[in-house]
Amino acid sequence: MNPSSFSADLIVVPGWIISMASRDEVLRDHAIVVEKGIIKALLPVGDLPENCPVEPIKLPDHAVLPGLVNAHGHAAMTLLRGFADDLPLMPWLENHIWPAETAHVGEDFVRDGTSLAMAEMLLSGTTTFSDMYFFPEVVAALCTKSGMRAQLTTPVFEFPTAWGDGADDYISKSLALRDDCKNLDRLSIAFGPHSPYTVAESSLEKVALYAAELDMGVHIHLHETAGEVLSAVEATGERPVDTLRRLGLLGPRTQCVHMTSIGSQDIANLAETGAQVVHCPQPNMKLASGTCPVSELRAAGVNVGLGTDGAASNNDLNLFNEMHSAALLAKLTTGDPTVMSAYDTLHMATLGGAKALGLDQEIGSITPGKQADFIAIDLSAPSTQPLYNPPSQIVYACTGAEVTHSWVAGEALMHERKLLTIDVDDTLARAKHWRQKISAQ
Ligand SMILES: CSC[C@H]1O[C@@H](n2cnc3c(O)ncnc32)[C@H](O)[C@@H]1O
Ligand SMILES: [Zn+2]
Repeated sequence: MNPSSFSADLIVVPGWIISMASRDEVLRDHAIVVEKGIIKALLPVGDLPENCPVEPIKLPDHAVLPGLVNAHGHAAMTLLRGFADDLPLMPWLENHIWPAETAHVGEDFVRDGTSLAMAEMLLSGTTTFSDMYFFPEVVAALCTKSGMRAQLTTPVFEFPTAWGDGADDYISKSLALRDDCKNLDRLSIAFGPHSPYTVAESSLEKVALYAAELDMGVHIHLHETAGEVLSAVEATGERPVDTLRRLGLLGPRTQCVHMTSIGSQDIANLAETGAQVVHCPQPNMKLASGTCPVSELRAAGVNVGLGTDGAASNNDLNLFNEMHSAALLAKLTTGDPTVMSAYDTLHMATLGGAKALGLDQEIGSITPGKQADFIAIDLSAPSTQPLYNPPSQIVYACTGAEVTHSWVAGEALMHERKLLTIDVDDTLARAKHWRQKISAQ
C-alpha cells in the first residue's frame, strides 16, 4: 500500500484473525484496516506505513473474529429469566409466560428488558441480533442508542396483545415501522408471524405477499415440537412446513426457527426453496422440545444460523454457550464426533446467521468491503492455554467472558470489557425493580 495514500480511522492488530471468509483461514501478523465503518484491507503488519494516521490497537493475545449474530430471540424477555422453568413448551407459554406478558408488557418493560439483553449480548460477543417482540419501535430506538445491529421482526398474531388488535393491525404496524426505519443503516425490519398455530393461513398469505413485494424477511417459529407437527397433521392433514410452502411462504427470505421433528422430505422442502433455518439448541433441550438435525440440513445445502431464543427459556443470551451446546449436541445425536467441527459451529454463529437474516453481503466475515463488525477475544487465560487452534478454543473452551472489545461499523461498543454505549448500573437497577413488580403479582 502506498504510504502517501494510506488512510484509516481504525487499525486493529490482533494475534489471530479468524476471518470466516474462507474455510479454516486463521491469519497471523495481519492488521484489520477500517475507514468510515468499512473494512478496507487485511494487511500484513509489515505493510503498514511507519506513521499510521491512527495508533494501531495492538492485541497480541487476542483472536479477532466477526461479531456474533444471534439469529433468534425475544430480547425483553430477560425480565422473565427464571420466572418459569422446567416445563414443556405449551404449558410454559400458556400457563406462565403469556399471562405474565398480558399483565406486564408495555413500552417500559420492553425498554428495560431489551437494555438488559443488549448489555448481556455485547458482553458475550454478539454484535447483531434478531428480535421478535412487542413494541419493536422501542427496540429500534435502543439499537440506535447502543449502536448494535439488529433485525427487528414485528409480531403477527391472530389475537390482540398490548401491541396490536389482530393480524391486519400487526401487519400495518409492521409496514409503518419499515418506513420509519428505512434510513437506519444498522436496522432491518422483517415480519414475525409467531407460528402456524397462532396465525391464520389467510394472514400468513398476506405476509407472504407483502414480503415478496417489499423484499422483507419473514421470521417464524416452526416445527418447534413433535406435538406442534402432530396437531397440525391432525387438524389440516399437512405438516407445518408443507403448509408454509403451499402458502408461498417458504423461500430464501424465510427464517424457520427451531425445526425439530423433521425428516428427509422436510429437509428437501427447505433445500429446494432455499429457506433459512435458525437452530436454538439450549431452549430446545431445556423445554425438551426436540432436536434440529443441523448437520443433515447443512449437508443438504440448507443455511443454518444460531439463536439463543429468549432468556425465559434458555436462560441466557450467550452465543458461546450456544455454540458449545450446538457442537456437542450434533455429535451426540448423530453418533458421529466428526460432524459440526469448531469451524462449522463458528460459521453458524457468524456468516450462517448473517445469511439467515439476509445480511451476508454486509456482515458475517472480516472481508474488505463489508461493515467493520468484529470482536476481540483474549485467549491468554489458563482456561484457554496452551493454544493449538483458536477456533477450537473459542467453541470448546471459552465462556464469552473472554470477549474484551467489540466494534460495529467501526464504532467501539466495548473496550476492555467496559460497555461504552449502555449504562449497566442503571440497567441492572431497572431489572431489579421489575423483579419486585412481577413477583408481587
Ligand atoms: C411475537 S412476540 C414473541 C412471542 O413469542 C413468545 N415465545 C417466546 N419463546 C417462544 C418459543 O420458544 N416458542 C413460541 N413462542 C415463544 C413470547 O412469549 C412472545 O409472546
Ligand atoms: Zn422464540
